[in-house]
Amino acid sequence: MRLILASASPRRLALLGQIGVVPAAVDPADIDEQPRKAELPPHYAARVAAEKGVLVAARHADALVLSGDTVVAAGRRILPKAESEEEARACLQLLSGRRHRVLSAVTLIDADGKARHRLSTNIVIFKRLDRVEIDAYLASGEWRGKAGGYAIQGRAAGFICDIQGSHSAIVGLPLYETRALLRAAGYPCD
Ligand SMILES: Cc1cn([C@H]2C[C@H](O)[C@@H](COP(=O)(O)OP(=O)(O)OP(=O)(O)O)O2)c(=O)[nH]c1=O
Repeated sequence: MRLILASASPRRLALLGQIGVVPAAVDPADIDEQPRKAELPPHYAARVAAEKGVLVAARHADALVLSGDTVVAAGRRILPKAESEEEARACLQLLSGRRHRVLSAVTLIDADGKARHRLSTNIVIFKRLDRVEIDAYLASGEWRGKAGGYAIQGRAAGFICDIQGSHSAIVGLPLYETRALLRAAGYPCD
């Protein structure tokens, strides 16, 4: 059974490899990731993961297509994927000294077009960050393209006092849920 990873994220490919799953091909979905008006974070993450999957599944008959979306949420607010230092600074100031949620959605579409979905909800708690810490983190560049302006797999781990949930989900692909979906679709994981 051919597995297609519908993602441009090298982290998702590496995470899949961590559980011994190597897709036959990687085919990213380029979709509009703009949240809808008043859309709640869990709905947004699930919708975007599903839309990526549907778009890519249309290009691959007879394959399994796996897609995901990771969203950082402060209350009802969806934080952007930081593309500028100002955006990343605003995210870090908002997350400083607080707990927030990381929602990681995964969709698997099988060869018959049947879609299966899972959503992993995680809590991350940041220490209070001072200006020196934020400036140093911004200088590292690790925030670029990351939801919420940080990456737990890098230096930001030194700011995170606690997580409740799944580390792989926070990095970008909930591996427990992903493996369960693959098995449910008959993909060999062992
Ligand atoms: C919170 C957090 C996010 N991220 C990343 C994972 C995702 O790449 C990114 C969220 O953006 P996504 O839209 O989920 O993924 P992507 O644009 O990188 O790839 P694609 O849409 O093609 O699948 O933030 C980390 O790497 N570490 C973290 O701790």
